[in-house]
Amino acid sequence: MNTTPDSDPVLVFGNLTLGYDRHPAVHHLDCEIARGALLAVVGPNGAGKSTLLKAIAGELEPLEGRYVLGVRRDRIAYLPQRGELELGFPLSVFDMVAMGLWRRLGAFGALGRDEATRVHDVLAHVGLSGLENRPVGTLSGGQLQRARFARLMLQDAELLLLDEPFNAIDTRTTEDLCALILGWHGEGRSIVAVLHDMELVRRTFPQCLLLAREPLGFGPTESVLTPELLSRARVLAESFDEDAPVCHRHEHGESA
Ligand SMILES: Nc1ncnc2c1ncn2[C@@H]1O[C@H](COP(=O)(O)OP(=O)(O)OP(=O)(O)O)[C@@H](O)[C@H]1O
Repeated sequence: MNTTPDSDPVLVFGNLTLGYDRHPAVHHLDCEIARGALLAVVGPNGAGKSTLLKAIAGELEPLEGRYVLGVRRDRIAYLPQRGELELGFPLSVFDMVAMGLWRRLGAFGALGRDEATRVHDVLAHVGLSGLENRPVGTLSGGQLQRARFARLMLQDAELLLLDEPFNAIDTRTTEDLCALILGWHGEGRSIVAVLHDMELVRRTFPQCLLLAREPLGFGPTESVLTPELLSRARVLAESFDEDAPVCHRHEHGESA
């Protein structure tokens, strides 16, 4: 595995084990993600990909090991898998997207004319002009994801964590949102995205982490998405043990 140390990493994982009720979902993750990386996290269902993003976002404490952030926590933006949360709230598209300014304005900060203009600008950028007053719950899946990306634009984060951002999204929207991600990457932001579409990963993401509870490959995408490693991930996925205890092998100096 390529673990060449980076002088200024955005994230460092040190023998990181994550899980629920002491049962690991990710274990023995040891690598460094360079600042400005455009990294895809791939692996079979149940491999621990969402769990990893959740932990980096601060929603899950490690069971063992650690991770170190190279950015302030409030400079991280986390886009969980498309949830029902937004759909359940009686929010307009404008208000939902304006929540991206929360860090700047504070919880009760008033939205001035400049901020309102910025909200309109990002809505135009994602192709949602004219839908400002629509209740979020009436948007199509693709429109909702565009709105969530518009909100991300306002968050102005240094590290973006995107969990299956193109899940159940049409090709046109996927292409548009992919272009936004590439733009963020071009601005020097670091991107970590969970993805299932291997062709899209090959085309767009220069770096990849292949997870199957344990890391199977990390580095340039072409060296990670090999038939051998993907097949190994599938085999491991067939024997995922939901009741496995935390394994202390690295701490005791044993080899993996
Ligand atoms: N809140 C939770 N409580 C208990 N177990 C959980 C919880 N969330 C996830 N898990 C378990 O952790 C393991 C890893 O799940 P995770 O969602 O991280 O996998 P994933 O790689 O993102 O899968 P998928 O591709 O299917 O979304 C699974 O066995 C899952 O059932």
